[in-house]
Amino acid sequence: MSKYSRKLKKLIETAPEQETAVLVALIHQHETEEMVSEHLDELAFLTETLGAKAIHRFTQRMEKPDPRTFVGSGKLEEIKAYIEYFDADMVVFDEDLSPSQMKILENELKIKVYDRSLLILDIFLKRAQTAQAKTQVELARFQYLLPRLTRMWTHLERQRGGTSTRGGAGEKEIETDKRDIRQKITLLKEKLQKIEKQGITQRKSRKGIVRVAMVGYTNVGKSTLMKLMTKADILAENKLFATVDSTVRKVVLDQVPFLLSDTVGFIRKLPTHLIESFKSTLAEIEEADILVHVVDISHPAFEDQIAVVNQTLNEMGAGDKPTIMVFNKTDLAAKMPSEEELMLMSEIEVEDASFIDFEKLERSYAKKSEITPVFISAEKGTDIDKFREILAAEVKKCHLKIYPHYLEDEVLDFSQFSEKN
Ligand SMILES: Nc1nc2c(ncn2[C@@H]2O[C@H](COP(=O)(O)OP(=O)(O)OP(=O)(O)O)[C@@H](O)[C@H]2O)c(=O)[nH]1
Ligand SMILES: [Mg+2]
Repeated sequence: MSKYSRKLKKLIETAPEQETAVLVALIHQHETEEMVSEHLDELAFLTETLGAKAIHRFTQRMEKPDPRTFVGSGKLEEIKAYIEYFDADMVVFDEDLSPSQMKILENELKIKVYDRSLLILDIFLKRAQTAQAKTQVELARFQYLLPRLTRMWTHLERQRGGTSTRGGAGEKEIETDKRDIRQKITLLKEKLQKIEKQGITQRKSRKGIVRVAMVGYTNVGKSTLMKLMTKADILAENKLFATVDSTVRKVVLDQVPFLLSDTVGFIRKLPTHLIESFKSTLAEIEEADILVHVVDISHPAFEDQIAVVNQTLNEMGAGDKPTIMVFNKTDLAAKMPSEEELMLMSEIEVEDASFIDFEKLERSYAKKSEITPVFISAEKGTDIDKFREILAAEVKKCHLKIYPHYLEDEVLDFSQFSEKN
């Protein structure tokens, strides 16, 4: 065997195998199996974003989670047997677990136990780029982990930090780690305060220019649209939470300049700690004059996603800003065929396709807001001009409020505004 192939063999042998995960959800009284199955699709996607593969799903119809073990004892035995047989690496619960549930489940199942919040926090940790986002996530994660610190997590955290715990962590190590974490939380809070101060100054320097924020559920195409509008090099990926940091760029439409910001996507049950520590990132939304609410129209649950976004915006106090509804990914959605087209289709074809009535949707959203909704494909560039037109008109309206004499003054010096965050 040559030196090269020996090296290659070693590489293959030591390559880490993809971790496997088992997903668990309850079906509550008001929920249908389909609804929970959709939630589990999302949980599988989140698990995948973290780098693990979901290999099985367990559901149980139950009103309230068991206070000790989340699922019932019979179900727990079933999960345990599956994990042992298939040698799964982690188990992910679609709801949040109490500190004691987490401890009990970890003792019973003997693998990494994730709940929804911890999963999202770990994804954010992996994706954060800027010092601010990193500090925010780290703070939120430590705050969440502190009361939940178990043997397993102490062990994993120490691995992450490069200190090993030989033969597993004991109660003493857990106590030491808790003290360390408390100290880290204090330091992170101080660090964040400093960064936020700079942010406030930076945002103040942008006074006098219209600000537009892109909002929406995660993975709907906000960054793709941002890229299209600014030709900037922005990461857009088929992963949940590709964007965790907000990016701000200057755009000029119809000679009117404005700032456009791409923001972190929303999701059902976003951990409260995360919202709390992302406040300054979310300030881009709070301080915006106009919101662009991007929707993935090809997603089967797009209406639920709109509701989650609206609810989050309301909670932030940004629910009544002028909003342009942008229905994206029209290339993937099946448009309602005309009567003639319908006649030519077979019954099976009609039943199989889940058509979306764009016109009905347009009418219903036109009723809710004065701004006409738009249907685009950011990926294919379809109908982007329509979006540009509507956005330019809205920006102009706001711009005239700031500079009533703008048309007479003509050229303004906008070079002072920073283009990059
Ligand atoms: N087919 C199709 N795919 C699209 C369209 N717009 C975006 N995508 C894809 O959807 C995925 C998500 O796009 P992003 O732009 O990263 O979405 P995002 O809203 O910024 O997502 P987060 O930052 O994770 O919240 C990527 O794989 C894009 O290529 C579209 O109009 N049509
Ligand atoms: Mg993005």
